[in-house]
Amino acid sequence: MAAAAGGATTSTRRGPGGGGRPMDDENLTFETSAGVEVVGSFDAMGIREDLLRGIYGYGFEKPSAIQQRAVIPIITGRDVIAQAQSGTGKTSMISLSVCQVIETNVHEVQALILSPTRELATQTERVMQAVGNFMSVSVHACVGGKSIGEDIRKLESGVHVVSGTPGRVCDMIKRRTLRTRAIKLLVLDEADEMLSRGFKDQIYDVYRYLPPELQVRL
Ligand SMILES: Nc1ncnc2c1ncn2[C@@H]1O[C@H](COP(=O)(O)OP(=O)(O)OP(=O)(O)O)[C@@H](O)[C@H]1O
Repeated sequence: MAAAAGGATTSTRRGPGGGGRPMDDENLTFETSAGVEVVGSFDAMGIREDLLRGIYGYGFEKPSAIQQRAVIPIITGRDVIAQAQSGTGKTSMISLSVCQVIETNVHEVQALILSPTRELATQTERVMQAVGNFMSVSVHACVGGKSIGEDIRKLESGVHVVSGTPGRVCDMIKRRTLRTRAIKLLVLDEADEMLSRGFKDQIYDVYRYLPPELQVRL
């Protein structure tokens, strides 16, 4: 794994809890690595047009503080650690950054997001489908407790992004149903929570199957 290059650290309070209202996080304290730019609008981030339409259509007008700092490093291919409290826009940040790096004409899994819970993995799938609505991004939540047959069918039909829990994702990779050769971005959402839930070995197992030139986002 390459060294983390861009980090954003903050202590925050919760956001408004709904898309459409600007997030009230202007007064937060941030620590960022040298060279991390703060970009105050989605327009200035170099985001593709069809994704921008999706972001504005979802009701976001302005990036939240963590989004202002972490989106550019992620979409420009740096390894990133971004840390902020719940409700500050991390899930949305992951969703829109992942959409930006996907080439929709390539019908292979290009980004893998691992989350500690089924709910979080499914929530990320939903946000990504919403912001990626105009760019035809195909996302699949690959989580325990759901039909394996349905996972196989969906993955074989060709998806761009998998948002899943480590156990089921690992299972799908070992069955060779989830093909990893085109994956360029790995996101470990709530990485600390995944480690404390004992997913370390499964995450490492997944990681071993990924291409060596992979970008990592925690
Ligand atoms: N730029 C934005 N403008 C307006 N609302 C936003 C923006 N980014 C996120 N939100 C909204 O703020 C709420 C919290 O965002 P999100 O779920 O991405 O944060 P989070 O840090 O992952 O929180 P949690 O840990 O609770 O899931 C959501 O309702 C989301 O739609």
